[in-house]
Amino acid sequence: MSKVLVGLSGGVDSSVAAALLLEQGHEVVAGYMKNWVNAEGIPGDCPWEQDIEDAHAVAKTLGIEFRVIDLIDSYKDRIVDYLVEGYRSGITPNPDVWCNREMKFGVFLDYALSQGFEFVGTGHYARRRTLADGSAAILRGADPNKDQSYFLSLMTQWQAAHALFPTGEMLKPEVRQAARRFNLPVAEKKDSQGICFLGQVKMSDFLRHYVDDSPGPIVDTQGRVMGEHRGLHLYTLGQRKGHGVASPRDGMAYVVVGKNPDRNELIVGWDLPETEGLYVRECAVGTVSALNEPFDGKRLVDAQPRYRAKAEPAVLEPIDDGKVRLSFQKPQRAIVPGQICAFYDGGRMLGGGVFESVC
Ligand SMILES: Nc1ncnc2c1ncn2[C@@H]1O[C@H](COP(=O)(O)OP(=O)(O)OP(=O)(O)O)[C@@H](O)[C@H]1O
Repeated sequence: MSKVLVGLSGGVDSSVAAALLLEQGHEVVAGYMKNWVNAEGIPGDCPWEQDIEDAHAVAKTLGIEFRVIDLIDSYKDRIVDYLVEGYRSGITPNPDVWCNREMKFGVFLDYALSQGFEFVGTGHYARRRTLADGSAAILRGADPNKDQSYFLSLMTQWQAAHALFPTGEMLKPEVRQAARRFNLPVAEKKDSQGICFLGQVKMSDFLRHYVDDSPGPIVDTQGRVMGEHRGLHLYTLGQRKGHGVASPRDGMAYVVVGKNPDRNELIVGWDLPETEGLYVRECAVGTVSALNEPFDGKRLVDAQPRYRAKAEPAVLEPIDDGKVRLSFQKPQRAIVPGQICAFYDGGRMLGGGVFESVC
């Protein structure tokens, strides 16, 4: 039996996580992280007040203490600034992965430990195991459709050792059933979407609030002007919709294949393997994080370049400055600097890093 602070978001997954931990005999307190207030006039329906109410109601049903922990300043420093700076500098940051490392298992875990808790529990769909040497391993969640281990790929060993993911052992329909069994008031609540902690605020609205529009031409790979964009930061490599360049016929779509910051040009081309810049086999990954054994030699890994992408075999090789080179067996579409690549050995997560450049 341990003292666990559960990150209770007001959603069904973390509510069931709290109920399961309680059922397992742990001493459980619920903590809602207040990370974002829609006080800055960004359009969108930010449901945090409703979420706090729901989280409170769940804690009441379970008969556990409920705390609202104000982390707005840290959120601004660690996530909002990272996002805005990233987009300004031309990369595509991943706030969800960063949130886990910096917020949920960063400041929130620090808070928990300072208050005498031993673990932070969340409703992530991932499984934690203790290896023979006593270290913590993270496995993909039992539900292949919901697996969220990708979002945990920059976590350190120390963070993982203090994490519990009880719902990761279950399929989503089983989590819903459990919510009904525990009579949780959020049993039928719809799953949340949107940027981590930003509620229903769309990334494009968020960005427009912080980064000025900077219109320029959209050109094709031959330099012909095809339209106008609103600012290079609003588009990402491989993007098929939302650039406004119509596809001439079925099966032939224009996608973003590059950016030329010097001329403020957005480049579109055909969504085909031979289109230059769209598919790559080799890339450099920085900010590398190893959960268990360090990446100190050449090895084969399963590398997952996006949340919804399949992990693909790749040779990982350390290069200078703690970075690694990844050589995929098959060329990969739209590898974007700033995005996260998670490394696995089958179902076990080895760690991850941030795409820096294609080679
Ligand atoms: N504002 C918050 N306060 C406390 N914990 C949070 C908060 N937002 C998310 N979490 C924790 O992080 C986990 C994963 O977050 P994510 O946004 O992916 O939620 P989710 O999968 O929709 O889960 P849920 O149904 O619990 O909202 C949640 O299950 C919860 O434990």
